[in-house]
Amino acid sequence: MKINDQFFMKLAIDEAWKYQFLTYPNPAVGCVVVKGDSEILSIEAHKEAGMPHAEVNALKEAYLKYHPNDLLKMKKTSHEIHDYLIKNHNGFFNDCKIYVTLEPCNHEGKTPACANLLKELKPKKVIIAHEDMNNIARGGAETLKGENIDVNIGCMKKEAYELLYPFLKWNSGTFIFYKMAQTLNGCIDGAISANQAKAYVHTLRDKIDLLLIGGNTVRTDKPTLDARFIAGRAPNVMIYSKNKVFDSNIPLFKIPNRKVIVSDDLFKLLDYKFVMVEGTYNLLDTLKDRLDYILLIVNPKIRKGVNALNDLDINFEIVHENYIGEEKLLFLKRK
Ligand SMILES: NC(=O)C1=CN([C@@H]2O[C@H](COP(=O)(O)OP(=O)(O)OC[C@H]3O[C@@H](n4cnc5c(N)ncnc54)[C@H](OP(=O)(O)O)[C@@H]3O)[C@@H](O)[C@H]2O)C=CC1
Ligand SMILES: Nc1c(N[C@@H]2O[C@H](COP(=O)(O)O)[C@@H](O)[C@H]2O)[nH]c(=O)[nH]c1=O
Repeated sequence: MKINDQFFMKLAIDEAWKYQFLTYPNPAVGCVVVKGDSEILSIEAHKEAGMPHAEVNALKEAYLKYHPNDLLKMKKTSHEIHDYLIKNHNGFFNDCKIYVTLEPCNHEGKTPACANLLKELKPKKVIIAHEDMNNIARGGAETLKGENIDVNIGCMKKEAYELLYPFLKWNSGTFIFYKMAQTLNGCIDGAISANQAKAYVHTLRDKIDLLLIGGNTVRTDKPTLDARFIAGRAPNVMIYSKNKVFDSNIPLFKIPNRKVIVSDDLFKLLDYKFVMVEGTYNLLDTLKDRLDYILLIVNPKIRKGVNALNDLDINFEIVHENYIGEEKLLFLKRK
């Protein structure tokens, strides 16, 4: 493997994917700081909307590597970290290369502009995978070039586009992803995921605008569909069904402050920006032309159980793969 720009950018992209969907409504972004030619000082990501951007987290961790101190360590907000680094950097970043998956933001939003911080710290080079297409935030590269900082755009652009894709859809309409858990041999019935994967699914439930589930699943599984593993917010639910009546004792109907709609109109999904479907092969057959991504959570066990019985024939591209605990996460897109 060559230690080149692509190598460092891949680290930034992989780090960002760990927080994919969790940054909603913000994009998932990763950043790596390299001192000299190849000393990796930090690999960081944006973790949640309102929290520091990837660049800020990465610059903070990079600085701490050489200057460990509790004062900076304890600073959690972007404003505090910006102020500290601008006052104390003393040229530390001048021989550093900054790899960032998205063009540094150029505007003051919930957090101050990353381009401004980088402008002050004057790194040797900023390598950007994908330009920012958001009219409010774009222009960071020009700001840096204006300060004679070397800027390169387009390293691993296709991979960075896949990372950015949910954000682009949130901004232009609806992003729909399909979550399905299975065993290694494809069983989808009963308990499948371990607690860590369940907690991850609950973290996703906490973020989305709407959870779609099939009518048969509601009758069979009698699910709760909340975010109890992380003490999070239970999402609003749409049950896709031709029936109007469900047993009101099913736990999902008992959750306070949640809306449940029962509908056979899939156009309703377009009223929401961020939709997760929890389903398997029946519902997949119905929705296959409307999905942006599929998130497959594979538990490493083989057992007897229910498998795909439908007449489905779909080819996928693996956009990203990752682990949650022992389980494999596959982010898939239809070819
Ligand atoms: N491992 C996992 O991650 C998951 C496992 N499961 C399991 O998988 C099994 C199969 O689930 P899944 O494949 O998601 O789908 P479902 O078995 O829930 O079936 C899809 C449902 O969609 C509704 N539907 C179908 N066509 C229409 C239509 N034209 N108009 C309105 N409603 C329609 C029907 O509801 P109705 O009959 O009410 O009209 C139907 O029952 C479940 O029994 C569950 O146990 C489910 C989710 C996740
Ligand atoms: N069994 C299973 C899943 N099943 C999904 O979760 C629903 C149950 O949710 P709740 O009642 O809130 O626990 C169930 O109806 C189905 O949609 N999902 C997973 O990630 N992993 C699993 O092992």
